[in-house]
Amino acid sequence: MGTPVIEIRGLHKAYGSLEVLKGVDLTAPRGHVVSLIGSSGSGKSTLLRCCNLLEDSQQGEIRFEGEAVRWKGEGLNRHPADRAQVTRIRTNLSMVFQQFNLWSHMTILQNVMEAPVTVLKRDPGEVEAKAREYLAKVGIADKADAWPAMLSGGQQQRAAIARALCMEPRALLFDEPTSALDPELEQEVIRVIKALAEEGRTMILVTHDMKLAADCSDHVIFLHQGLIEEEGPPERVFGAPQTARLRGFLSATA
Ligand SMILES: Nc1ncnc2c1ncn2[C@@H]1O[C@H](COP(=O)(O)OP(=O)(O)OP(=O)(O)O)[C@@H](O)[C@H]1O
Repeated sequence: MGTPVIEIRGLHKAYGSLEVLKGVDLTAPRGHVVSLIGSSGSGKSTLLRCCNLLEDSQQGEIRFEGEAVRWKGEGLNRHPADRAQVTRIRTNLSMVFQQFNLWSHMTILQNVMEAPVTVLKRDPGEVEAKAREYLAKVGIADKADAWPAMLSGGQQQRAAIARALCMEPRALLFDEPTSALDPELEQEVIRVIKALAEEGRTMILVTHDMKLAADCSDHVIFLHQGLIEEEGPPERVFGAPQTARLRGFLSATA
């Protein structure tokens, strides 16, 4: 299986006195899709944001491709010690947000090219060729010169996925990528995510869509109040849930 892209052990995270993660493990092996499910407030988005160090955590270890994040300080004062390491990790774990977060003053092509050119300092000509490839892959090659406001929500989210892909990251992190979309637009984004899963991309997916989690995950983690209540392959988590809490959650979301 090789070294996992992301490995987390015993992660604790609090916002002030509110403990949101209470000792969580997560392993994302290369080429696998890990989905995080659970009720609102269970800590799914927080765990995802801890993976790429968008959030600090107070205890526990995070490894990116085997390399442990180095920390300074303790408890609520614990922060990553090495900015260069944070940048390296963050640029290798591209995030797709619920609200797309496209730059409204840039065309779709400029949005997709921005970070590879300015952050990674890649050659603009090469980046443009890649950006057009990724826009074609998500089915919106014809929108390269459009402004974000001219696109539907589903098209904007596909542009955001093209932007994440153009960083050529080691893994993609999705934070409820379909939650802001109408049901018919949701499907076009789901198709893209499934195609990426079939290509063998490493992904971590926070989702309320149990069908999406069931269809494209290798591993599903059910979080409850900051702890892993149950985890396993999707066939077992969805087909034969072991705990009453997971059974209750699944019947409430069905
Ligand atoms: N920046 C913040 N400051 C304070 N509390 C926060 C912050 N972000 C999240 N929380 C709290 O942490 C808890 C977990 O939030 P989180 O967004 O991780 O849950 P979630 O499982 O992703 O929920 P949802 O499905 O509603 O997005 C919640 O109680 C939330 O109110």
